[in-house]
Amino acid sequence: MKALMTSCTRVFLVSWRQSRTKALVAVVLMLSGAAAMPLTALALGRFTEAVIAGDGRAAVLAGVAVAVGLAAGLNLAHFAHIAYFELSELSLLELDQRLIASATDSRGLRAHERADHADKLDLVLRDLSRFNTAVHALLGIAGMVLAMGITAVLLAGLNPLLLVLLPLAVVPLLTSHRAERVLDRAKVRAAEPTRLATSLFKLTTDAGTASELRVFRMEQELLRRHRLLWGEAARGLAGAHAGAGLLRAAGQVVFAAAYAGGVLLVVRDAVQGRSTVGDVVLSITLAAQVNQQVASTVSSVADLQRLAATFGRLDELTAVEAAPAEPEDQRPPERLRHGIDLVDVTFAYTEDANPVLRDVTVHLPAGSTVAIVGENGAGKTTLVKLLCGFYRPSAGQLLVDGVDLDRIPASAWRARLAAGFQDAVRWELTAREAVGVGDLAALASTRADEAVLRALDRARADNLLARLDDGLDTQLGKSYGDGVELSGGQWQKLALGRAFMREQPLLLVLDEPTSAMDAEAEHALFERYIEQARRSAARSGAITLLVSHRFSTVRSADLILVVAGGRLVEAGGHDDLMRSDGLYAELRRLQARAYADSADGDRN
Ligand SMILES: Nc1ncnc2c1ncn2[C@@H]1O[C@H](COP(=O)(O)OP(=O)(O)OP(=O)(O)O)[C@@H](O)[C@H]1O
Repeated sequence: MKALMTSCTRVFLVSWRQSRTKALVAVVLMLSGAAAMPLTALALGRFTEAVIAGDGRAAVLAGVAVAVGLAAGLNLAHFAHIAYFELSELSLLELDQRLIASATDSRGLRAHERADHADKLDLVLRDLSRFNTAVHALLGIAGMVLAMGITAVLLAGLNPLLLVLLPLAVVPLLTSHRAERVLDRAKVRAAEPTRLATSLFKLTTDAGTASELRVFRMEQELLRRHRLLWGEAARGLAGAHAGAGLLRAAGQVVFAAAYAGGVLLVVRDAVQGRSTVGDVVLSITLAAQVNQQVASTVSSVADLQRLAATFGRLDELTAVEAAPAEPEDQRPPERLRHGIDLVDVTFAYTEDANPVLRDVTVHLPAGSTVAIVGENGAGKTTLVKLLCGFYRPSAGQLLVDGVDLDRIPASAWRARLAAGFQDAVRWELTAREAVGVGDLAALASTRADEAVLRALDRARADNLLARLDDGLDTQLGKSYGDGVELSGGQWQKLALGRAFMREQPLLLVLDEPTSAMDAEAEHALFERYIEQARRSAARSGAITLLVSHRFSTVRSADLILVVAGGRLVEAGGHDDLMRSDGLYAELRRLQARAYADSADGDRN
């Protein structure tokens, strides 16, 4: 009951916020339509009596009342629909936006990677789409309560015993509530197989997977898995629907029996001369209406109860993250003077998982270019994510000019970052926007083109434009009829341009943004970035962080961090590391041989 009340209040408040006038109009129309039905029954009873008594005037008046009542009862709900349709759509937009805001505002990425979070999101997205039925359900319930009130007064006038019908109407409501809980539990159990089946469906129909799917002949296997998962989800849901249907039917049967008893009671009164034929007509019409009112209230209550569970999940998804242990009372510095320190940093993706980074302690000096190298899975990207503030260390500290990163609001820190990631997004926008979103203020300015061209130049990606017929105006992406599809390397060049849009970041992260290029091209590009970073570092103290699993491409960096198995095993300049002849020197030699390119022919 509490859940139902909460759901009703929230649906009403969300709608009220969208438009008070429309909400009022919808309420008044719905209530008038609902009240018209029992009043029509009353008029019908009077009409019958007037006809039997031969009172023409009274019969005409009652007949008109019946006609008006029927017209109101049947049509006002349709007019109400016009008012609340827009309210429903606007309310849905508000809820969608709340979800989007919480997804994009969250301090880190941790929630995005949890399976239970994904399941909840899947359920909320499916159920929220039914929000428009909820507004209808709420107005319907309000109308039914009013109609039942009027019905109760009329029934009590006929025979007080008939009032028993009203509490008995609660039985189907209770069984419906129970049925909804059975269904909700089944939906939670089915959420994971449903999500996995949906993701398999996407895999089999997505253009990005089409080539591998065919080469590896995975179609049948994926179809088999999709069938199994969908079957598992469907079996659980079918059982729950059957159980819920039986529960609802049981409630309705109890009420139907009471309804039949009520009608017999009034017929007996009429036979014994204690009531009129008009009363019999009234009671039969009212009882039929109560039956119909109960049936539609049951389905409205079910809709709102379902929504109560959805609201609960929505709240969990959008819950404000736990307040950080430290107050977020610091701003990022205007320019870095000292640099960034990692002090005994240990990190695990989940509480029960093994740490993927252990006891990392290192000083990244202001104005330096730092390279992180290590083999696949060593922990390089994880280190970058910590530096971007996407995760908090499980232990240890990250200090920006001596200030704990936890004390700097995430949004303020991110505003001073620039980044190009390995799995860069293929923004299907115009070329200008795909680069310009790296600095929205610059993109919105009158000098957007200049800023975009400068960024592409700094990223050494300006040659890309020569291949685009409409230059910066070229629409990118195959989702558009006239969109130009780019190669993997070309998308990466755009992403590099995006990373260079912000002119004064404190930290520029380039996490394998050149993986689609060969080692030689990556080396040339990194050399230029390092040279460029050195020139501008004096101004902002910015740190440029280059990540690569190719040891041959980073030799000019001021500081090279060698990560292996989640530990920082070596740190220093190229010459020092080669001299100490440790892991860096060994892997560099191995890779140089494997790539057979040796960027500088240096095999030591
Ligand atoms: N979101 C995640 N949840 C759980 N474990 C993760 C997650 N991301 C990475 N890992 C694990 O953390 C370890 C380090 O991964 P990371 O991506 O940092 O390596 P990397 O050095 O950047 O590798 P690569 O060169 O292949 O990009 C790996 O064992 C990986 O399986």
